[in-house]
Amino acid sequence: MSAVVEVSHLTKNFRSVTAVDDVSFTVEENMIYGLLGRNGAGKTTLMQLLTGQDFATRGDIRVFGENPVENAPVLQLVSFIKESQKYPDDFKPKHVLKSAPWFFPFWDADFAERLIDDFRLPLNRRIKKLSRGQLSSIGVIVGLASRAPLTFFDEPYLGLDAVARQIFYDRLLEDYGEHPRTVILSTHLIDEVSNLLEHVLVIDEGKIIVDQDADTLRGSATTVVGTRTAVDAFVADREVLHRDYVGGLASVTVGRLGQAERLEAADAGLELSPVSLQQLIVRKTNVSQKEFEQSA
Ligand SMILES: Nc1ncnc2c1ncn2[C@@H]1O[C@H](COP(=O)(O)OP(=O)(O)OP(=O)(O)O)[C@@H](O)[C@H]1O
Repeated sequence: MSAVVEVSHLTKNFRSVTAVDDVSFTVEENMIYGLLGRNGAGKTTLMQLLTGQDFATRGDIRVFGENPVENAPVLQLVSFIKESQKYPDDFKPKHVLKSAPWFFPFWDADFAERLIDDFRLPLNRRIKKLSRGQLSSIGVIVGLASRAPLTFFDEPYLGLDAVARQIFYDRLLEDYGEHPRTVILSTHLIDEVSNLLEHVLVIDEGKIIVDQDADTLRGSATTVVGTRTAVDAFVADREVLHRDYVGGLASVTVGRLGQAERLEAADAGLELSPVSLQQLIVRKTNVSQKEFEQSA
């Protein structure tokens, strides 16, 4: 595997705010990455830096081995789809789709046509008259049909309904199977994309706090449920990610359990349940589920 993105000690300050704080990581080619984190964690800033749309305060970025800033040969290999994309006032979707091949050398017009049907995008309506979901679908179509070797989706589907989001996930997976490329997806709908992700980066207050293969991460925590006394005894010497107590019952999330520990839990009358990627990330970024869902 070779690295598509290499980031070393990257920092971005906006006056007194440190949006990205001494971050180092690599992104391997032909994998789907999730870039996850709470509001204001630094996801968009990081993507802007990686796509050469902003300057770093400190540190080094290599995209396909080169600095991306004002680097046309590198940037034509990159597609950055963001929720807040602006278009000229009189633009219609057909104008966006017509101009896309100028920017993306791997553009597939037939695939774009199929996606337009899938998303029922009206091509001849002014963009400023489109619904929020229709507006998002333009970005999703461009992001998919551009087939850029490195594609960033930053919360691409604000306003897209559940059917349209599922179409996005399905088409992304199908097309990725036939045309492997590197995708970095930022979203708050973690459970929805959980099966799509092969690697997870979690950013919190500008720092990368998780950089892990998604399967390893999924198996890295377990919730132990039972009577308070039995659960407390079982978790006594373990690192606890979260505790919930209701009356005499307890539900406690701990790290990975081996086979012997699972048997020990069963003998103690405890139930074990897997922790979803979303719950795990909530635990790691240390907020309540409710707060997280409200921020999504
Ligand atoms: N141009 C700017 N000037 C000042 N502060 C900024 C600027 N852009 C971002 N920030 C701050 O940097 C931090 C990171 O913002 P960023 O948009 O990268 O977060 P995010 O993870 O994408 O959040 P969200 O999930 O809400 O979109 C925030 O505290 C934000 O207020």
